[in-house]
Amino acid sequence: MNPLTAEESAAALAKLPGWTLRGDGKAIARQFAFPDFRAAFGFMAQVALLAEKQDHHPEWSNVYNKVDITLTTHDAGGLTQRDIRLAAAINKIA
Ligand SMILES: C[C@H](O)[C@H](O)[C@H]1CNC2=NC(N)=NC(=O)C2=N1
Repeated sequence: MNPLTAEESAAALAKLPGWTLRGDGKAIARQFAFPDFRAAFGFMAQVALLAEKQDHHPEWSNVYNKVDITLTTHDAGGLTQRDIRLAAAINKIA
């Protein structure tokens, strides 16, 4: 899958509340905050299932109630429609 152009990335981002484009334009990121660790980890479990379903996997980290997610397509070396699709699905369950 080809990386998105800068214009395509901007258009996609406009429909993805909370996500920002990384400086190099090759990834998008968002931080999610929850009441506690249990809620954060429950969210991560749901995202893990989504990732397996879409065969597209996040770069992420967790500190107590916060989950930081970065999406990029390693195979393409940049941002693709696969990242946009996963981000939209993540927003739905957050
Ligand atoms: C073989 C497998 O389908 C690929 O390696 C998939 C798996 N998950 C992936 N996830 C992400 N974020 N980028 C990829 O390029 C990618 N490739």
